[in-house]
Parts: sequence; C-alpha cells; structure tokens
Amino acid sequence: MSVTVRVPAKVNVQLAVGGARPDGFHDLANVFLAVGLYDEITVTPAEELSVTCSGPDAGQVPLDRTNLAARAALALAERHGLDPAVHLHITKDIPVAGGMAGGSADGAGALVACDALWGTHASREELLDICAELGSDVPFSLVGGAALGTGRGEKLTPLEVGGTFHWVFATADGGLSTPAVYREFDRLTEGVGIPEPTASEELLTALAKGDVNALAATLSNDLQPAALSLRPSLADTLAEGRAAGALAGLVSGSGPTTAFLAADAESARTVARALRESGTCRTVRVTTGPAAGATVL
Ligand SMILES: C[C@](O)(CO)[C@H](O)COP(=O)(O)OP(=O)(O)OC[C@H]1O[C@@H](n2ccc(N)nc2=O)[C@H](O)[C@@H]1O
Ligand SMILES: Nc1ncnc2c1ncn2[C@@H]1O[C@H](COP(=O)(O)OP(=O)(O)OP(=O)(O)O)[C@@H](O)[C@H]1O
Repeated sequence: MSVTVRVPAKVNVQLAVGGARPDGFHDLANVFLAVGLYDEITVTPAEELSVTCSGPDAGQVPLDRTNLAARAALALAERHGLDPAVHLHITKDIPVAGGMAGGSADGAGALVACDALWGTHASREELLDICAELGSDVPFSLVGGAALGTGRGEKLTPLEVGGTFHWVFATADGGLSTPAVYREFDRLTEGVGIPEPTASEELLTALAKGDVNALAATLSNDLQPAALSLRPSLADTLAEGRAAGALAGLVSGSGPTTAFLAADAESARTVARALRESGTCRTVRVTTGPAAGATVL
C-alpha cells in the first residue's frame, strides 16, 4: 500500500521584509499565491527510512535526513511514537533552490502522506504546527490557495481570490541560498530605518477582485534588490519578459526564478516564447494560480 500527495509551488505576490529579529529570522508580510507546478510525494512502508527523487533537477536534492520530506516523516513519527520506516519518493517538478518553495512542498506532502498511511489522524492544527517547525514556507505549502503569512511567514490568514491569474516562470542556472539572500538584504539595508512589514490593501483588493491589472501594479518583493545584487543577470530576464508584454515581472521569493504576470493565456504563451528565445534563462514554464494545497491523490 502507498499514498501519493500532490503539492503546489508558490509565488510571493508581495514580500514585505522587516528588520532582522534576535533569532536571525525576519518578520514578514508575505502574500503567498500557490501556482500549478507540483511535486508529488509517494510514501510506502519499508524496512527503514529512505528517500529517492526523480525529475530534471533530482541530482540537486539531498537524499539523507536533511531532506524536508524525511524530516516531516520523522517529526510525525516522533510525536505519535511510531517507527518512521517508510520509503519516500519525490517526483520533482518544482525548480530546486528557485524561490518557489519546492523543498517546503515536499515537507508538507510527506507529512500529509505519512498521516494518511499511518492513520495518525493528526488535526489540521497539529499538521500546521509541524509544518512551522520544518520551515517558514511549509505551512503555506499545506494550505495552498492564497494566504497572508506574518511572523516569519508561518502564521497564515487565508485570502480570497476572485479569479485565475496567468503566470510565466523563468528558471535560472544554479540556485540562490535563501539565508544568503536575507543576509544580502541586511547588508543592503544597513543603517536604513526599516518600516514594520504590512500587507498592501490595494494588492489584497486586486486579489479578491481577480483584477490582473491592479495586481500587476501592486506586485512587490523586498528581497528583489538582494537577489539582483547576488545575481545581476536576472535584470536581463526581467527586461525581456516585460518587453514581451508581461504586465509585470519580479523575482519569486528569494530567487533566482523570475515570475511574470500576463493579461491572459495567449499573452503568457507570447511572453514564454520570447523568454525562451532570449537565452537569458534556463527553462520557462507557463501556469496559473491559485492552485489547491497538499492533496492526497
Ligand atoms: C523567501 C521565502 O521563500 C518567502 O516565502 C521565505 O521567507 C523563506 O522560507 P523558507 O525557505 O521556509 O525558510 P526557513 O527554512 O524557515 O529559513 C531559512 C533561512 O532563511 C532566513 N529567513 C527565513 C524566513 C524569514 N522570515 N526570515 C529569514 O531571515 C533565515 O536565515 C533562515 O535561517
Ligand atoms: N525535498 C527537497 N527538495 C529540494 N531541496 C531540498 C529538499 N529538502 C531539502 N532541500 C534543501 O533545501 C535547499 C533549498 O531548496 P528549495 O527547493 O526548497 O528552495 P527554494 O524553493 O528556494 O525555497 P524557498 O522558496 O522556500 O526559499 C536545497 O538546496 C536543498 O539543499
């Protein structure tokens, strides 16, 4: 018997970052939108805990106990006094170290899959607690849709979305380390007063109305200057996507994936073609959001 769970990637439509906290994290106003690129996690009873991964980026995924899927299985087993003897297989389609919460998706997916396999019937609250222990983005991977994340991003308030948005994602060669991007944010903002991070009312209204033009006008990412500082070539990708008719382009989370919001499906295809031909990125994906959170298949 095995259980497979499908989990979406995310883009941050707003990422407002506050000053560094004493614990090293940053307070955020993080408006997450789940998008239709998915990893699948299959859990099967086995002699001992093991992880395998398939997909184009599989070689970059750790297969030891640092893998977020393995850490999720261990955390649930420990809380319920169970033996975490399972095989976890990750079918990876979300870019690795791309700022789209791929590892977080695998953590949330493994948790839901193990809960179903073991019949632990953990409450939603317990699952969200374990997710928050695993990482700041992991609770959102579980819930999907759209949500405002406060604290370090783990305290979620679901958001209404009044339509479907068309997105183009351009991946870059090599990843960016999330801690390194936050450190660069600290360096670039040293000596500058950083306001309390707050969600933009205009952006929340645009999401609720499904108004793509208003959303494009309000997209923002405070980590973008840091990601561009560490990877200046991303500016070329952003320029190409905008020139091809994207309503807006920004770095996704900590990068280096860039995200482009298009007026409709046809415009998204045009932007994708131009990005592919530009030679400024590695791969190009077209998809929509919002997408459902972790789902047992
Ligand atoms: C950039 C985002 O993807 C936007 O959604 C997230 O803020 C990152 O979330 P994540 O990858 O789940 O991050 P975690 O695994 O919790 O933390 C990794 C590292 O990122 C930095 N970090 C993360 C979240 C946060 N609010 N402040 C931080 O400074 C810290 O250096 C931390 O040690
Ligand atoms: N299941 C996993 N899949 C991918 N990376 C993992 C996984 N578990 C642990 N990692 C480690 O986490 C690092 C970041 O990978 P991930 O794909 O989660 O980045 P990301 O999408 O930039 O994350 P985020 O958007 O949450 O900051 C990888 O370089 C890898 O070492």
